[in-house]
Amino acid sequence: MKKVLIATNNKGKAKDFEVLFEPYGIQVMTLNDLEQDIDVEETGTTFEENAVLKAEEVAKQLGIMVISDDSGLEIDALNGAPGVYSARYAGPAKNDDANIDKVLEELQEVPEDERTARFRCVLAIAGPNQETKTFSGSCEGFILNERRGTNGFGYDPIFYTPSKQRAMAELTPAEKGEISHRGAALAQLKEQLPTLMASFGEVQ
Ligand SMILES: O=c1[nH]c(=O)c2ncn([C@@H]3O[C@H](COP(=O)(O)OP(=O)(O)OP(=O)(O)O)[C@@H](O)[C@H]3O)c2[nH]1
Ligand SMILES: [Mg+2]
Repeated sequence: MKKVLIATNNKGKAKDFEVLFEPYGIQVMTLNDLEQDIDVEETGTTFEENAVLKAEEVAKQLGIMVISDDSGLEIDALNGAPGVYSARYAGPAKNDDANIDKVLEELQEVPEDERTARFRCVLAIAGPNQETKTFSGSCEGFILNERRGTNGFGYDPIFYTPSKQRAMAELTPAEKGEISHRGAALAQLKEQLPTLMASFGEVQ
């Protein structure tokens, strides 16, 4: 089976990618499957910068082609926060539950029609002797007053998707893939998959 290495330590993202790559017969590996610990510092101020940083550093360390994902939630009433700091919004521990509590508290007084938000995702592909490419996708919705559903990860329980009329965490993984920022970014990249796959090689 063909394999692709996603340069992420986030198990929730890994699961999203497994579902998204399955129709192509591609098995997803992540940094969690490797023996060495790799954690790239995200010093960029945009999703694109961080995605490129992660992909290029991991590709360099392993000498293979990889895909990275930098993503996050932009809430209009918070002027785009948490944005690139979504994973660390409530502190460096990257606790999804604490991040949700912080957002709910900050939006306590904000009425329903002002709770608009979107997820953004930038995927970067980098490899040896190869120009790095990026692909982006977004998903519009709004922030609920309380958690709904147990699927997904991150802010999924408080992100309502008008197109499915449910919270993201109430969707099956396949339904999430149909409308998600990650699915949209991957759809851009998809056209190039056959050529890209030829150069991915085998991940050990
Ligand atoms: O409810 C959500 N559904 C999603 O589909 C989603 N995608 C991103 N996010 C949030 O944005 C952070 C990414 O930050 P991020 O790109 O730096 O990733 P990360 O630090 O978690 O892992 P890594 O890939 O860098 O190793 C994540 O932790 C989440 O808080 C999501 N929340
Ligand atoms: Mg990160």
